[in-house]
Amino acid sequence: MYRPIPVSVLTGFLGSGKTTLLNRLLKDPVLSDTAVIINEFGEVSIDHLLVEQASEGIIELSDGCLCCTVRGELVDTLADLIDRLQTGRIKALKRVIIETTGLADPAPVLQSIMGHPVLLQAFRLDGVLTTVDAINGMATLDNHEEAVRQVAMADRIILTKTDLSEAQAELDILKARLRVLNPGAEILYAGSEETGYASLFECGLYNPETRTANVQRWLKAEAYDAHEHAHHDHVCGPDCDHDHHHHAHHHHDEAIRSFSLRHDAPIPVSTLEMFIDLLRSTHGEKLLRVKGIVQIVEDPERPVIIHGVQKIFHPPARLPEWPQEKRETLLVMIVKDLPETYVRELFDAFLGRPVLDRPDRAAMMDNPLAIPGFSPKG
Ligand SMILES: Nc1nc2c(ncn2[C@@H]2O[C@H](COP(=O)(O)OP(=O)(O)OP(=O)(O)O)[C@@H](O)[C@H]2O)c(=O)[nH]1
Repeated sequence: MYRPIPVSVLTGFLGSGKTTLLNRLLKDPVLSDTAVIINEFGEVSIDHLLVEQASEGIIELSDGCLCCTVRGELVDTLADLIDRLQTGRIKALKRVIIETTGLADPAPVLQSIMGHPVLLQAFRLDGVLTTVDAINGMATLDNHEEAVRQVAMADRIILTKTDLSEAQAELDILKARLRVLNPGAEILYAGSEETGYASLFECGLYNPETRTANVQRWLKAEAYDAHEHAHHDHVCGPDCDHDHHHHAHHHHDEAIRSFSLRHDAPIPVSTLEMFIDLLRSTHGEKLLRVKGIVQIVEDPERPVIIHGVQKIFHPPARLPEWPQEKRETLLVMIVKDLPETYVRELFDAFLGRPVLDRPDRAAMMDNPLAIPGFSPKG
């Protein structure tokens, strides 16, 4: 059976160690038959692995990987890769890694795959890997919104240059800050033996070996729950005297919120669609990452998987059965400039769960003051 090729997106701020990590990873034979797409201006710096420069910007690495540098559209490059595979011009690929530029917003890269019907047949999104520099990470997050977004969208955060950082306390503060920005992403150390294939790849929903979905690992909902209680605590703690200027410089972080939504009864498909469509159409840009598993009324035995980045949502997929005993709808969201209460109240309203002092869905839909049959627009 044909299986979509997993795609990992490697992002991280300028100089944060993406290429160094990639170089190390590509030495692992497990990663042979990988195509690396460098979405980059300037030179490709994985030079010591290069053996041959093939045509049209595709470079063959010594260990059988392919590498190409994208200067145009990523979608075209991926489509070209499919074409080369199908026409036998390149051998079968096991994996694609896209390394973004340090200043890139990962959202459009994810959307190139999720929102493209043809690419979706050939590729599946595995995960977003974000490198964070242990020495400069704090200042980078203070000063660059792109870096904050890269962390907020990650499935795995890889701390680099920890070998240069002597102060464990500083590292702990950085980790705490990353945890607040993204409670679900595992934090790993670039230099560690454990930060290899097994910890960085296959972080998507499906386990290709067992052909099962690991929803728990993918959603990490309990991390969001624990985090909700601690959300407003300043990550440095009350006695912190570090010289990174405290609250004033965490303003990029302040805009980011992460939380989970739960519901223990099946939801009609139309309600789910309306909720997602409304969020998407009114606040799409603010949805950095939305993942979820939903029990629907029409087919409660087969949960629906939701995965969205901003306005683009992956076409909803059905799992053949519930991966866990508890059949519960669970959505996790990382949003920017969107109040959590707004999303919660909207969800409650769509589900018909009345909230104190708020209009429930019935009140929104059947306004007692409305004149039947009368529409203000005529
Ligand atoms: N000591 C140490 N140096 C590192 C580590 N990771 C990266 N570096 C160094 O940091 C510099 C930048 O690393 P790169 O891997 O080029 O970073 P990058 O994110 O690919 O950089 P851009 O492509 O410019 O965004 C290089 O000089 C690396 O040798 C690390 O874990 N430890």
